[in-house]
Amino acid sequence: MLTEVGSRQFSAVPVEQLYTQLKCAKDGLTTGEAAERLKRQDKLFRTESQFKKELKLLFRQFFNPLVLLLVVAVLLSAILGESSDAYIILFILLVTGLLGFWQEVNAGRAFDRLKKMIEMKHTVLRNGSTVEVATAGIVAGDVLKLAAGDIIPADCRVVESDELHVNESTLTGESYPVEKAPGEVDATLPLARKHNCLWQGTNVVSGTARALVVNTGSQTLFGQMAHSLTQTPETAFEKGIRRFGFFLLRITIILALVILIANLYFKKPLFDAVLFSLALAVGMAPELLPAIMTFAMSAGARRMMKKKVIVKKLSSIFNFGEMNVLCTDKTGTITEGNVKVKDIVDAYGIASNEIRLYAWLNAYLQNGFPNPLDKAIVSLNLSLNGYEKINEIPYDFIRKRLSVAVRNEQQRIFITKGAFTNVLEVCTSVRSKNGDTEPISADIRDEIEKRFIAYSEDGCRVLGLAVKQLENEKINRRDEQQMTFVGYILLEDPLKESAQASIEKLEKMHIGIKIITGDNRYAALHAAQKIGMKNPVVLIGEDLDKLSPEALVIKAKQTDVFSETEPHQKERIVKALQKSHFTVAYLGDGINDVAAINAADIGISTNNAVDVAKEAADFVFLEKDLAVLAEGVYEGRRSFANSMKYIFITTGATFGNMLSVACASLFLPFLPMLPKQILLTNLITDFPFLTIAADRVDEDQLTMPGQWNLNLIRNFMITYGLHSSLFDLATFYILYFHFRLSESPFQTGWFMESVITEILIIFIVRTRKFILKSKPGKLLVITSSIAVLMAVVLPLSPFADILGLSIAHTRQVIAIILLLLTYVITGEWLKRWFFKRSAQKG
Ligand SMILES: Nc1ncnc2c1ncn2[C@@H]1O[C@H](COP(=O)(O)OP(=O)(O)OP(=O)(O)O)[C@@H](O)[C@H]1O
Ligand SMILES: [Mg+2]
Repeated sequence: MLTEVGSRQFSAVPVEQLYTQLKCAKDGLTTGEAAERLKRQDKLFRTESQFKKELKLLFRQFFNPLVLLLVVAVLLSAILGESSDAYIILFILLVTGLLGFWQEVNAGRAFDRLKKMIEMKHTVLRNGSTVEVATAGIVAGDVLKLAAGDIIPADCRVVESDELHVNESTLTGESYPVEKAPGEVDATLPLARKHNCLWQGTNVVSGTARALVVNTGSQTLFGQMAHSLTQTPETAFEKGIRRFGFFLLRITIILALVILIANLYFKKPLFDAVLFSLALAVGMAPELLPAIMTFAMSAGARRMMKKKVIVKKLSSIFNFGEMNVLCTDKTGTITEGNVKVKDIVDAYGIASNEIRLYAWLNAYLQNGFPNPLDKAIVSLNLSLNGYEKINEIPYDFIRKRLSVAVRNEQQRIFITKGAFTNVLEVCTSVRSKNGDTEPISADIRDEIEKRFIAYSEDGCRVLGLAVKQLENEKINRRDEQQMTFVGYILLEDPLKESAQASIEKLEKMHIGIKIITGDNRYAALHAAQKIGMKNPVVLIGEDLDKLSPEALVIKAKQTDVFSETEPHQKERIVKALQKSHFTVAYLGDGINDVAAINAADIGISTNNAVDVAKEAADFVFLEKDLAVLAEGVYEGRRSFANSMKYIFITTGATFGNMLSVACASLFLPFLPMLPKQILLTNLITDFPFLTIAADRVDEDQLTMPGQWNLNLIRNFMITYGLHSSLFDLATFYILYFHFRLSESPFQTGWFMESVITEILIIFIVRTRKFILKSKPGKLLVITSSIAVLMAVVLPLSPFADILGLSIAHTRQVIAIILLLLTYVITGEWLKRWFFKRSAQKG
């Protein structure tokens, strides 16, 4: 079915023949047929089922080279004799792997549910009526109804169109919209000239159409290219984590090898030595890192969801926490976005029914993308009065005008409305008080402009309105000249009451605000002042274009309000701010915001935005509200802070512990810990480690943007590694030289010390305050208590024997408790010293 038509040749096939080939009809497929095709399509494209995806995830847990090596070694040792140990080791590895798997699956499922909420929907004919279908549900033979702002979900043929203009820049790089219409086009022509085809991934700029779906999924032009394009760039945090993981892994492998060679040199039994160094390597490797990151991010995503923010790409949560400048549009964010017509007046400010009708005809008959301004005018509910539409010139963000040509029995009129300045600039005359047309003199122009400024400063959104008589019915952009200025459309869009409070909140979180709008300077300035910006600096689009890129970097930093901007200028502003090392968020919902959303570090859109904006964004707000944004930033910072805790802990305590065990093995006549005990330590501490992702975070860590700082981590690792090793040495000394313990009690002592210090360090490092002054998360307290309890109880339990654990006397336990107490006190002191010093260094 899908291949019959041929991937790109369908432009020359007559539409009727396409219908036959695709076995479908003008009014679409039936629901049953569509379901049938979807099944076949999924098979053909090998769409991965949920089960398969999760199975893969399960395998990945065990496909860690270190774990595999260990399994091989264990199996070998079992064959050669020591089978009971082998079972225990395999069991511990299995549980550890399942734990990671369970975490990742849960996180993944929750994330998928969230993504479903903001899934893109397309209007499709099924059983002859229109239904909304998600992109993945579109099949060949479907008939689509398209409107401005829609993303085209498949490769299609246009079967009906009305002024359809499509942006194909994703495919051709050409950003000027191309007109599309039904017909047949030679198959050998280049892509850009196939005016009867629509390609997946491009989007409708204006007009409407019906289109027949020919190719879907990986068979589309875009699908074939996409294989090489799907790699999204890593965020700074992801990159940091990945490098850090490799760094730890390298150290681990080198250490394990050194230990192995040294142990062999000291003539320890071969298998013991191999198992010991492999268990150490497994213990040291930050194997939970991916699980913790995913968990921290998805926990963040779930909490954000409660605050009406949907995360489209999990890893961008950390970016969210790092944001320090927010660029936002005006409509719907600063204002209610609920535009209403306040009045429609002539050039002298007097209400007029004739001009009211012109404004309404223009808004009612236009066919471009839905927008709040036209919606407001349409709701005046006037009647056509015998007028009918001839044609239109759709709105675009450069002209900032929209023209519609109409006719009735007596006349043909060309009606233009748009941003005031852009309308006045195409007018040479004005409708005078007695209804005549007179040329615009300098005085009159002055008066018209003054009135416009007065309306704007009063908080109105002002559009200009102009008309002219048409000689014939052929119209184009060049007709927008020598027009007659007839009046103003006054719209009101009240400021949001919550805007000021939200902006103050964001400022407290050290996030700067910049308003970027296409509206005029007076209205923008008015809004900025109303929401509490003091002496805002305003830059208009025209002046911005005169600045060199270097000058803009400086100017953008100082400017609070950018007005009268065009889409590419919005993008330039974002890029200029990034050059000053800001992490920039951009919030917008229009086609004209897409370039800026893409350029920003954090692209934000809203659920009722046009498809293209939603698609470009990393975050989608269910409600367009700055208060929501502040909450989202908190969650981002929280996820970041919790991930950092885990990194501090694995690098500090875990690593230090394993390192000293390794060193001790060189000086002891027996192993300081058995391989199974090392893995057990690892497993017991994994439970509390995993709950760190959901831990509470101190308020003072949330007021500043988080930043990935490898230096800080490295210094921390050295400081706490040394601290930890010092206590290990003390343990070593007391257990071996003071108490002269034999193998099993010695190992037990060290096992207890290792588990409990790793738990204690969590509580020290999780806050920068005094340990008892910050309340930890409930789950963390519970899992940590269980871990400590296990460390104490296991040596006394029936499992003690198979785990090789035993306690020699109570003095041994008391000594360890004293040791742990000093560990906490010095650890606290060290923390204070460390963060104070790193703060001083900046
Ligand atoms: N449908 C329309 N008809 C006529 N004029 C329009 C229309 N839409 C917008 N304009 C004019 O163009 C100006 C810029 O609008 P645009 O939509 O480009 O702004 P924006 O950057 O999206 O601003 P915002 O901050 O309000 O989202 C508007 O202030 C208005 O004067
Ligand atoms: Mg907008």
